[in-house]
Amino acid sequence: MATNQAKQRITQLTAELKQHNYNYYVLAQPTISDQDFDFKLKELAALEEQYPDLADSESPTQKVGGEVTKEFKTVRHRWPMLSLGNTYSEQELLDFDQRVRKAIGDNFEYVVELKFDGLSMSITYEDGKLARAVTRGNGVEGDEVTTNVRTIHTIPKKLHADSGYPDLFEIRGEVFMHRKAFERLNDDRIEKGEVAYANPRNFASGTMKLQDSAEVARRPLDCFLYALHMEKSPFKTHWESLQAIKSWGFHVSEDSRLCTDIKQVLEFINYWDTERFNLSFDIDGIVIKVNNYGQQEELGFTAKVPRWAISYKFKAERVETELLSVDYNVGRTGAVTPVANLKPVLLAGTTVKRATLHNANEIIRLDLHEGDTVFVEKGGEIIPKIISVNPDKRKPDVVKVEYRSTCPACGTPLERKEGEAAYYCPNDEGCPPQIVSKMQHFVGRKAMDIDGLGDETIETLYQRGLLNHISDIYELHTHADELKIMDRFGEKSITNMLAGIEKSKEKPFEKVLFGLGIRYVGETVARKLVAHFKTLDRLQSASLEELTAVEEIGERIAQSLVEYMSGPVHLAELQKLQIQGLQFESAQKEVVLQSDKLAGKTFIISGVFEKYSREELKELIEQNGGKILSSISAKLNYLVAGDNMGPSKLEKANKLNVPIITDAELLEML
Ligand SMILES: NC(=O)c1ccc[n+]([C@@H]2O[C@H](COP(=O)([O-])OP(=O)(O)OC[C@H]3O[C@@H](n4cnc5c(N)ncnc54)[C@H](O)[C@@H]3O)[C@@H](O)[C@H]2O)c1
Ligand SMILES: [Zn+2]
Repeated sequence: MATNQAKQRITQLTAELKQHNYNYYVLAQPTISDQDFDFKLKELAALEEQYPDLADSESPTQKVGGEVTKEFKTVRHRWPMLSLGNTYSEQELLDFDQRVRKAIGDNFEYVVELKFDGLSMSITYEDGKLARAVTRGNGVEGDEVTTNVRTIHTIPKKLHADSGYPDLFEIRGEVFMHRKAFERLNDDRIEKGEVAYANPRNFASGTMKLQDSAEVARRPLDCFLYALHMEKSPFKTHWESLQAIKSWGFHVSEDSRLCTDIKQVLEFINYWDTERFNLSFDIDGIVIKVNNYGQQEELGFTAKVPRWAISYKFKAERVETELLSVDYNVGRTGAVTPVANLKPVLLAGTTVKRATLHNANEIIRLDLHEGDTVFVEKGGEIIPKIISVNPDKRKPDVVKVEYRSTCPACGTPLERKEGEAAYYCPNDEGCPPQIVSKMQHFVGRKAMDIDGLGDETIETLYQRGLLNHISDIYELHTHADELKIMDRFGEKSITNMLAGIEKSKEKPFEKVLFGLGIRYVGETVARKLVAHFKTLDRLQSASLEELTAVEEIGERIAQSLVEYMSGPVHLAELQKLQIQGLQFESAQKEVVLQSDKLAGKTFIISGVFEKYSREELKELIEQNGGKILSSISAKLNYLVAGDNMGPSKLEKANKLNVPIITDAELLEML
């Protein structure tokens, strides 16, 4: 490669990698796979080695990739938080072993550990109490996220007095989210129309950056601890430290091992290469560390990584196969999702026949043509994904895949809202898959949870013409005779189903509201709306402004509600459901004005309180004539602050000189 060509490539790779670091560390929304990132970084490192004059000290090869943010307090690390060198090949691991042997001789051990795929955290304990938690940031300085870390149950706030911990130490580990929790919470996000995270790591990382610790607490995170730092450590080896921190009450993985040579290390790697799929969380590799602290010191560090450790990363499995066709699924909200049908191919232990294409933009990004040969990957994501097209295998004169313009189920022309990637079928009252999945959603576990009425039964009853609307479910008892002569129903299952339907009439208003399947109204939003408006009547007559004044209700949700509530079909349906006896009023009591002691005063409640829920405090304020605002402004009279309040809120309140009071002080005002 000519020098000017090399220079161009170095500049290009540097810019690209910097952007990817930003997407990954700051936004928690990477756009390329880790493997692609690592290969680009290796290419850059090789070029810099070949052309040392062109190497820049600010290059991504020389620095830890993260950044500190403006939202949190910046804290300098007492010991730098470095990255790890990585490799995808056994040969490079053997090379690493040789380098170590050259430096410290043959007498040493390795500790091998799982490489947890989350974000690293440094936590300081003073006198047995959690004093401070800081992210890795740029390696030298990080963000202080103590209040967020305090919400993680497996991280002790206070250590057992007799466990023998030192007065001052720093402990490091990886914060992550279990796969199950990820799937559940991510589904909620998709339902609410929020941006979904691609994998648990991104979700955990995005969560740690939130200002609202109460929201962090709602997202279950976990943490494995894997390193101890202190002045004058009483321990001689990393292994001893691991046993000690375990005995102090920290969550330490049981899967670490002590190895006497690289052969044992390779055995450990081979074992986890397949066994990792049976863990409840994601790992992206194995970390290999020289055990003895004295030997670690001898080996030392580069600016970016320790020389006494390396990570072996598992390859994301990638295969090539043929695109057979593109199908379109119509979801409950009418969103039309393209799905690729593939020539069946074996990938990460399962046969893959389909891959998600997300939306129309993705088809354009891939420049997909009929009969293309595509690369499919199953990385951290659960559903396989088409990474790219193999351009060398494109057949001549093939036709571009065009996103369809009409609904595959009912033929209605599709619509796209401004600023949204998805196309929708607007025919929500007449489009079969929308009708069926709306009813399936309504009877589902998280909504009305109706016993004896499952997805398949709904589908069958829809086809028989017995169910078209949610309200038809409550008329099924008038069709008992017809049901009896259908071959798939026994007497007993009909009785069960009808009893389950009857019983569901007791379900609270928020479940009914969520069950209606109004776009962007997920479980939490439904709960918030019911707590605020109490009755359907009030919710129906609420204006856009009144809706957006409610905590967590944005423009988009409000707009969707107003639209829903103005549809004549929806109104008729709601009326029917009311007559049928479903709950459309909050079980909690109405705001009855008890005094006007807080008349004309405005409040915001933030954080968590020991004795009251935020809802209770809110009610109390409203009962005494006060008003709740949605955001801090100069107009605000009081900020009622509990524990774990977001630091940015606090800062804003201080800046605007808003008085900050406790719940006790609020009660005194009454
Ligand atoms: N896809 C993208 O756009 C993109 C962008 C930037 C970085 N990345 C990925 O991130 C990697 C770089 O991130 P990095 O600097 O955090 O390095 P890394 O994740 O490869 O390795 C270092 C980190 O491993 C973690 N770790 C997990 N288990 C550990 C254990 N048992 N012992 C010690 N550490 C453990 C620690 O957080 C440590 O900071 C890249 O190699 C790439 O794969 C991807
Ligand atoms: Zn349709």
